[in-house]
Amino acid sequence: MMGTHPDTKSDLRRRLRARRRRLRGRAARRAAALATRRLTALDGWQRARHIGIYWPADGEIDTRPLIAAATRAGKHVYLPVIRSSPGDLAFRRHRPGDPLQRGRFGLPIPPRARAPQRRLAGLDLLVMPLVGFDAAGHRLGMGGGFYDRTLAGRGRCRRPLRVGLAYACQQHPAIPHDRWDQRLDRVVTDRTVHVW
Ligand SMILES: Nc1nc2c(c(=O)[nH]1)N(C=O)[C@@H](CNc1ccc(C(=O)N[C@@H](CCC(=O)O)C(=O)O)cc1)CN2
Ligand SMILES: Nc1ncnc2c1ncn2[C@@H]1O[C@H](COP(=O)(O)OP(=O)(O)OP(=O)(O)O)[C@@H](O)[C@H]1O
Repeated sequence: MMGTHPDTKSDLRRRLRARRRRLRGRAARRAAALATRRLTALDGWQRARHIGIYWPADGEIDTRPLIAAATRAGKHVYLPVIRSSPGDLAFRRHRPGDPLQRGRFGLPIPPRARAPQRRLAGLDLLVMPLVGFDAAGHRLGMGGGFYDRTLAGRGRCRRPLRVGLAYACQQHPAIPHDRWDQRLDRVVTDRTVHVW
């Protein structure tokens, strides 16, 4: 609940989003290139054929080089699309150069008519944006609960591998977490790869 903890989620979200946005230009490109190299070196990346990746917004690490690399390697890339009911995400195929349209929150999404769609279980790897993360693998997102709802109820199902992509400066000592928060398998940053 708001105000009952020194670091409420909404307070942290504001601070960490501001920190993320502050990294720009050459520093952002350099960090993104380092993180991209680490991510594409993962076994889970190299084995994956169907990959969910976000389209960058609000200072998130630029994923366009990742999308290009996946496509060159013959992998299929899907972008998240919000399903207002039940409030989770579906994933629509995207290739570099394909047109995008504005979806909820003004985020670019592939138009429904031309893009094959997959559910979470049809992906081998899910690359998620983070507002923040901690050393225990807790993830702080934008606050819509969309990734949490999408990942909920899968129990011990290993598919897809859940990878957060973030700048190292998004790490926080302890991200407050709730019952419904879904843990990550990996966080890849410009500095390192965290494994759980
Ligand atoms: N690039 C990217 N795509 C993504 C996500 C994300 O975090 N990053 N999502 C991860 O969940 C989903 C969208 N989630 C979102 C959740 C909340 C807000 C939000 O509160 N936005 C505004 C205020 C609301 C508005 O504009 O109406 C804000 O920036 O404060 C935006 C997106 C799906 N696609
Ligand atoms: N499995 C679920 N079923 C129903 N509601 C859920 C579920 N998971 C999360 N929610 C709801 O989503 C809301 C936002 O959760 P939270 O603040 O943890 O978002 P977040 O993890 O930062 O966002 P996101 O997952 O979109 O990146 C909460 O109000 C929570 O009740």
